Amino acid sequence: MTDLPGIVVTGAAGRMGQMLIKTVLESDAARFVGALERAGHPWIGKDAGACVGLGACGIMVSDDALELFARAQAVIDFTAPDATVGYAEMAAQARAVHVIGTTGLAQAHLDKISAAARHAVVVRAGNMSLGVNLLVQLTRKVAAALDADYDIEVIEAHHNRKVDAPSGTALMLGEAAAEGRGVALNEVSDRGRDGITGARKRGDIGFSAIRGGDIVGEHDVLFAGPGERITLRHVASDRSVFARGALRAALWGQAQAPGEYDMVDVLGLGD
Ligand SMILES: NC(=O)C1=CN([C@@H]2O[C@H](COP(=O)(O)OP(=O)(O)OC[C@H]3O[C@@H](n4cnc5c(N)ncnc54)[C@H](OP(=O)(O)O)[C@@H]3O)[C@@H](O)[C@H]2O)C=CC1
Ligand SMILES: O=C(O)C1=N[C@H](C(=O)O)C[C@H](O)C1
Repeated sequence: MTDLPGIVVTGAAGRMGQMLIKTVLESDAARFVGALERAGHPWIGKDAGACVGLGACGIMVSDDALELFARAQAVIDFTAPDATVGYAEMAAQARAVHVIGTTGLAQAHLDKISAAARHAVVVRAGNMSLGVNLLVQLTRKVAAALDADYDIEVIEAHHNRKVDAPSGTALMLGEAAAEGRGVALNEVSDRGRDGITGARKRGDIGFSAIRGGDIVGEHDVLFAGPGERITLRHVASDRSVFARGALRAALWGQAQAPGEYDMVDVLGLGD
């Protein structure tokens, strides 16, 4: 079965890295060929399967990204913005599909990822689950059907280790709502209310972030209108939904031309 696509997982010891290693090891559609961690990490040189609580798999955790990427058909990367930009360049050099789940990317990071995508396939989404990508489509439709009498608020909740806000998913949902309304999100986005804020501005799209405990990821899009409220909600109760989506993207990407794609492309959810 050596012709199955070989997958490297970055950020191997992270919450998502561990889930991804398990998902790839348990898949019969892909081969697990490498696990990457930072130089000096205690897992370097140890068996990746054993590290994530499965049996030994014969693949040792490595800190040599170039060597691993050269042997991969896809790199699945849920790490941090600066790391992801570096991996994008290396994955493009190796012509490996780069699946990016990392959130908190600034425009400068996105520009570098777009440059890499001229040479290789990049699939990037702030949320790789089927449910959230369906919710994005629904949000666009509901926002298009309602006028600005309906105030739009995106509310997200995550575990206490999350470092970025609003979440990547909240931004996807906000973008979809703005698209549905035919406005630019950066012109109507209202984040971080505190103090005497004044009344809510008609047409704004508000964001609120809750951080606590071990919440995997919860997102509500609230449409609050005169005399009624509509809430679209997604609750992730297990990180495997993100890992399964990412693996699906890595396999789908094998047949695509170089360029930037998202999970709507992978899942065929576009209109
Ligand atoms: N798109 C999606 O569906 C999802 C996206 N995410 C996103 O994935 C990312 C990771 O989340 P999570 O697994 O919870 O985070 P963790 O903090 O648990 O893991 C992050 C991993 O990345 C590594 N890392 C961080 N910075 C660097 C760097 N500069 N160079 C090399 N390695 C680095 C960390 O290594 P070290 O410990 O040594 O710092 C760690 O192994 C976040 O951006 C999160 O928002 C999460 C879930 C779903
Ligand atoms: O950091 C997380 O955990 C998650 N991050 C993604 C995001 O920023 O939306 C996806 C998911 O909600 C979990």
